[in-house]
Amino acid sequence: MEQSPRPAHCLVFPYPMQGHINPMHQFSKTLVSKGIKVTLVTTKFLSKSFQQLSGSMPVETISDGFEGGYASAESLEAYFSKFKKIGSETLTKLIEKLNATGFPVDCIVYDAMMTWVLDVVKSFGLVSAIFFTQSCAVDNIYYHVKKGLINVPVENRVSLSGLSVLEPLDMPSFVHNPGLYPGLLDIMVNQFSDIDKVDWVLCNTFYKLEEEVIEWMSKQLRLRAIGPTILRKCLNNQKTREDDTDNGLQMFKPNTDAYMNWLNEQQDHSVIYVSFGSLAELNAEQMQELAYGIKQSGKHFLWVVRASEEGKLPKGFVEETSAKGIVVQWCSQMEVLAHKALGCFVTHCGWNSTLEALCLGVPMVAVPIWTDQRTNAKFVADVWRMGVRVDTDKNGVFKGEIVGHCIREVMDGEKGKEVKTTSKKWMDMAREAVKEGGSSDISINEFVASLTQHYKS
Ligand SMILES: O=c1ccn([C@@H]2O[C@H](COP(=O)(O)OP(=O)(O)O[C@H]3O[C@H](CO)[C@@H](O)[C@H](O)[C@H]3O)[C@@H](O)[C@H]2O)c(=O)[nH]1
Repeated sequence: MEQSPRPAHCLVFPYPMQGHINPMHQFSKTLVSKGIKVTLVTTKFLSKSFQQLSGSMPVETISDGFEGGYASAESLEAYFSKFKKIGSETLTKLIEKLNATGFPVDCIVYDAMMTWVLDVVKSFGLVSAIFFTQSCAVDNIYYHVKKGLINVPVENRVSLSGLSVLEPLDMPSFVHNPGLYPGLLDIMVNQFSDIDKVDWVLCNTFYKLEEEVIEWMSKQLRLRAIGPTILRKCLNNQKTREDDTDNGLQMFKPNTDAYMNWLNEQQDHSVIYVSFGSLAELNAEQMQELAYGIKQSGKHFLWVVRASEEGKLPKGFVEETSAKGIVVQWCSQMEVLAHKALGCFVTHCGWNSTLEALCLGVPMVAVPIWTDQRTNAKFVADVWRMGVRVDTDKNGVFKGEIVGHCIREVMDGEKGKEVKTTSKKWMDMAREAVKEGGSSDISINEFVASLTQHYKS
């Protein structure tokens, strides 16, 4: 058969949220480096909040049916239901447009939270690849719920295939304490609807990190561990500043000069970096506890408090602590984690933050708030031994004093020594997985080869 001169064309469609866009954007860059044409898809509303749209690949928009995005929907259920309807229609139109303009689409890599995309993929006869932005362990737990193998709410210790024993507080919050967010539990569990009809199941993890659970899940599904999908340049110890344009789909603007100048003045491994990702909202009391813990640790700190959260900072905190640290609204996290001044990362354990710290060998103080963060924190502290975990209750409430204690433990204590050694070990293994010939690289190559075969046939 004669070979067509065009490369295979993949649409990559993350759920419109920073923590989902980042890993799928980085994965897209890897696909491009392997000869695939990628078009990123996002919602019209979200595209307006990106700091820049031009980057290494084209971005197209579809509609979720809401002028004001998620915030203008009356409920989560209403958002998802309209997104499904309008999203299906506008995604269909986008594919028709691309097909007519000489860039026919061959495959859609779509976020597992939007299972409805599969119907659109099937209607065009394209290759489908579902992308999980959370750990394989967490996916495994939702899979068990979907198959009726565990009942929600989980109130006792459980032992699941492919996983070690987990306490209820180690489970994703929706599984242990679904009360507040029953809609979210449905969404997470429904990631596995029609999973048997999907061509590829891609998971942002790597083989050695989650060996047993990946083995087990691979027996149920055509699952491939293709991660960690993070800014590659950082893995090669190269500076990331020039890569900022490539990391361009950022919803918030970092004031890079201010904190980089400050970091440059600090001693090696002396600074704690505190960030709870793009979504977590602490109440004023918890913000106060966290501020207390940071202050009480006595360490120099760089703390990210998003603009929407700033009002909850204790009065006078920034001024009182200005000799010790700085508070910024957003930063280029990979660049910060890669800085030699970094000593540890006080994190909510969002999966991207966890993987980013892991890839840069930065020990963690895990303060999980909700969703998958508890399971991640359990693994960070007890399985991978890359950090210590701050106790949080059923509702994610923690004590500042414990945060301070855990920071000192990682920065100064005996435990810190062990954690630093194991963090370095995991860093090396993550880099092995993504380099040429590594386990994730092989999986990605397999996926890429299947696309090329598809469009040729
Ligand atoms: O100042 C900052 C703070 C964060 N980030 C980036 O923002 C992303 C945050 O992602 P993550 O750590 O996963 O946290 P969330 O934004 O909270 O992500 C949501 O989505 C993740 C993937 O599904 C889940 O694991 C989390 O629990 C969920 O809250 C990371 O890539 C960070 O590098 C920055 O670039 N600058």
